[in-house]
Amino acid sequence: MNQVAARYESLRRDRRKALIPYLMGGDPGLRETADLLTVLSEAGADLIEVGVPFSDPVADGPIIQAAGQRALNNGCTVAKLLATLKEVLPGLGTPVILMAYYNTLYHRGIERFMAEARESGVAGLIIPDLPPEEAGDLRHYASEYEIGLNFLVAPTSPAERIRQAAEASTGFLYAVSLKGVTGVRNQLPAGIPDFIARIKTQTSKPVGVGFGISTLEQARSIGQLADGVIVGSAIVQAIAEDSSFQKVTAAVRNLKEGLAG
Ligand SMILES: O=P(O)(O)OC[C@@H](O)[C@@H](O)c1c[nH]c2ccccc12
Repeated sequence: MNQVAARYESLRRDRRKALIPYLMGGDPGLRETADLLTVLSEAGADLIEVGVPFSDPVADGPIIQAAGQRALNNGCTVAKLLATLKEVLPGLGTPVILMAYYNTLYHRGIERFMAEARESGVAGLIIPDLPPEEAGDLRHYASEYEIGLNFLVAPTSPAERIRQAAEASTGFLYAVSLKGVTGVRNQLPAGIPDFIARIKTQTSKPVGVGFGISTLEQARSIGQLADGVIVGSAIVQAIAEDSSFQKVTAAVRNLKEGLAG
């Protein structure tokens, strides 16, 4: 069983839900990324999602786009990010999932990317622009190098697509809460309970929900329905606003409280 599935399994036994903060790799710099992984882990993250900065991030809203731009401007590359992860992940104790657009993998070579990700201690991947039916090669190498894959489903996904994505996911299924880009939103979409119930009829694998979650109350409502909560923009914003990382620590603790028993 891969590290992501194992973490969900141990949370399930304790009747707890996964808190999964997202940070942009290399934002504002790689030194900070290394420190932040420890900060997030110690603040209570159950899993951490790390974004690979990319020039054309189609699913990212303004906050995460700006973070990616800062990372690229400060010289972050795939190779440098993987090297930083390789230094930190072995001692971290919190599994890390990389979020990369397909182009990043394609450009580097799928097999090479998988081999390097494994070398760096990465537990799983999220490739938001790769549908499961086009992921044959990727699934082959992910299995060879023991990297977990987590596919996305959206409220518009038909049952058959949900089933396919769940079947291909070896960690958890990422339920995108809404149609649109990442970003903080005041209210959760009204259709979420139905959407998650629909997913649960298709799979027994863990389901994590992301997009538009930033408050304790929002995390609590999602925690009552699904197995994990992914928080991106609110975390990236807290990092950008306070270089001593106290804001981001407080944000993680607060969300964690929303998920407490
Ligand atoms: O920022 P939000 O709305 O809290 O959503 C999580 C999200 O940021 C993170 O999972 C993510 C960042 N970039 C993505 C691209 C596609 C899918 C997911 C992501």
